[in-house]
Amino acid sequence: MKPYRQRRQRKPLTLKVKYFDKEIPKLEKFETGDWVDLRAAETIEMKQGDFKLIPLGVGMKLPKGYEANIVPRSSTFKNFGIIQTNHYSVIDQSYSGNEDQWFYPALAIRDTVIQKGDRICQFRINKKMPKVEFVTVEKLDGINRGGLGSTGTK
Ligand SMILES: O=c1ccn([C@H]2C[C@H](O)[C@@H](COP(=O)(O)OP(=O)(O)OP(=O)(O)O)O2)c(=O)[nH]1
Repeated sequence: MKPYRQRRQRKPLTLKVKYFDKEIPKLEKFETGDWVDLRAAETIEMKQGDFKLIPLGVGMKLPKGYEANIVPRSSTFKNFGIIQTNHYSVIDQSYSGNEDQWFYPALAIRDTVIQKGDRICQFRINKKMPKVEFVTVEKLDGINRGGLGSTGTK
């Protein structure tokens, strides 16, 4: 019998990646669970208050039943002065056409320059929400919580 560690190893999920730019480094072949950094595929100059969809140079066919989610790196605001305007990106499984490049929606809080190849955000895949059914009811039978902040701050 195989040692325990080997028995537990599962076949990795396959993510098909199209690179829209030849100069951007390719993703590592295998990732073992950490969020994966993504890079700006263009040099972007922004003035304070500018909004820009920054191309990330990749498009992917995700495994069936999965979506991808993008958030900033912790250092992104410190390094570049940009905020992700949708806060948490949802990349649908259907976003997999040949021109469906991922982008990062950014608002500049100060004048800034992001160089092509800079790692500005990170992504992971997540299981899609299961199929749900909405049923209209007259009453909810939980206990009222008493409004936002009702548990105090300490
Ligand atoms: O930060 C993001 C958010 C979305 N997308 C892509 C993938 C996603 O599947 C598609 C549509 O995103 P979403 O459904 O959030 O946009 P929408 O404003 O609801 O537009 P749509 O009518 O295209 O659904 O855009 C990105 O590349 N980056």
